Amino acid sequence: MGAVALITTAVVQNKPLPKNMKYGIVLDAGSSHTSVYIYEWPAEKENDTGVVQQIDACKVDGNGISSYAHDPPVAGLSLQKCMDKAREVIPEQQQRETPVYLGATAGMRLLRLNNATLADEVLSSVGSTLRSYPFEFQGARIITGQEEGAYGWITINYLLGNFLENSGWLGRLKQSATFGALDLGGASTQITFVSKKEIESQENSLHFRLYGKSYDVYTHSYLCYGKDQALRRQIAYTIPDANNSTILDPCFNSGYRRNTSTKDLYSSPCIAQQRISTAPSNIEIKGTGNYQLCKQKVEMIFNKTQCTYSQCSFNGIFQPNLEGEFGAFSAYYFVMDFLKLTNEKISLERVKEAVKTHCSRPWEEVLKEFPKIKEKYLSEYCFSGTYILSLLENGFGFNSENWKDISFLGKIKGSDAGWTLGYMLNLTNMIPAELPYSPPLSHGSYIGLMVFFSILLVFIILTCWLSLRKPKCLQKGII
Ligand SMILES: O=c1[nH]cnc2c1ncn2[C@@H]1O[C@H](COP(=O)(O)OP(=O)(O)O)[C@@H](O)[C@H]1O
Repeated sequence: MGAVALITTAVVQNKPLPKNMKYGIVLDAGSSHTSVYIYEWPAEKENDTGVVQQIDACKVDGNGISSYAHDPPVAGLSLQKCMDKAREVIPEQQQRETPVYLGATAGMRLLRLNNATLADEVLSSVGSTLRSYPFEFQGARIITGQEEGAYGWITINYLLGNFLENSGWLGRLKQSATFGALDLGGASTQITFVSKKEIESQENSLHFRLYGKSYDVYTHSYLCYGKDQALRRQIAYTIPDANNSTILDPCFNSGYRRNTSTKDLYSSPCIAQQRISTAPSNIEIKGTGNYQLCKQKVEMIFNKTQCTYSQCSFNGIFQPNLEGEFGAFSAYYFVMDFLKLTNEKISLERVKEAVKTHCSRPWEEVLKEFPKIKEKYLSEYCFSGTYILSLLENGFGFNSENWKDISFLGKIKGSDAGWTLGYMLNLTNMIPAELPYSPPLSHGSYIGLMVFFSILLVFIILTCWLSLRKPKCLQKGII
């Protein structure tokens, strides 16, 4: 039985798993791109004491899975490049035994909200491409925000070795030491951590039993709070102030210009409440590069006024006190890595200073220094850095004290931090609920101990026998 008790979406198509699996492939269909991850099983599968490792990864060119909706042949071709690579990496005799899973995240959750039929068509179109490969295709589906949070938490703690460490007799006595997971995508963001405090809202509560230890986990996925959707919302707030279709935006470096179609901007369900009918069809964004003003605008998307629980993060969502250490990955890592802020010793105040300095740099200077970085990413680092700070501080409640508890993680032991590994471990039943039985001593030590105790016993018997005979000898001597 799968160990992830509350995640009920085991094998997508109820297909039995291949018997001699040695490899597994997971496709992460995110909002901005799709990635293909190839994993290899440890040699000792039954014991499950080895770690499943990522042996390769490939980013599909293009604009995410929803591009299948506009141009299936072109989208199919770019996916094929990564799947062809998987065929090269996995030995031919293992390919039929290799399960392939596709999980689509928040970008597809949004598309489904807009047009459920189109979302289904996209999944079946991707499914047809994947079925044309010799692997064992297990299905394509949109995973829930709760799953995305939970699988991300499982991935990082599995790779960090925390579950096994907690499963020994000493680990079971201690408070469980796990890392909380902070995942920032393009369309949604997830926060997941073990909480000692009661989780007041059922939908945020998960219970896991992994390697013989129970975990009560808090999780929440905020749809529309991924960094691309947050940027859209931030821009949409300024549209009513547009002057001749031009808006001044403090979240872009000064000198930066971008043209945006309002039809495209408003097409997202995340902007539903900010649409205005009088908006010009095209707007020109002009950066002014001001961290403080950018922060003020970004904070507008966090509603801190309503809370029906004892405490909330924002938008009336329950969140218990932050506990323990956290691993922040995906876009958290991409952005903080670019800004050179991943070192744990850098204080929150210094991080703010660094983001402020970056925002104040003229665009021309930034462009000259980083000519090889994609312009879309480069132009958005001021916004992204500011957003990350607001989300962590204003949204989730991190502060100068517990900032040191956040580690920005790209890869852990060679595998990317993200939800995909946890998803595959669950669907292939690779994490047992109970610790596999392992005898306390090896066979050799057992035999050795038996021999030792037998010799000891013979020695004790001999000593007793000799000491009982002694008085008689002495008596003889006296006579
Ligand atoms: O190298 C990079 N630098 C900056 N941002 C990046 C880089 N690579 C990906 N991103 C961004 O990270 C975010 C995560 O993308 P993803 O497609 O996984 O989102 P999703 O899982 O929410 O759908 C997106 O905003 C994407 O644009």
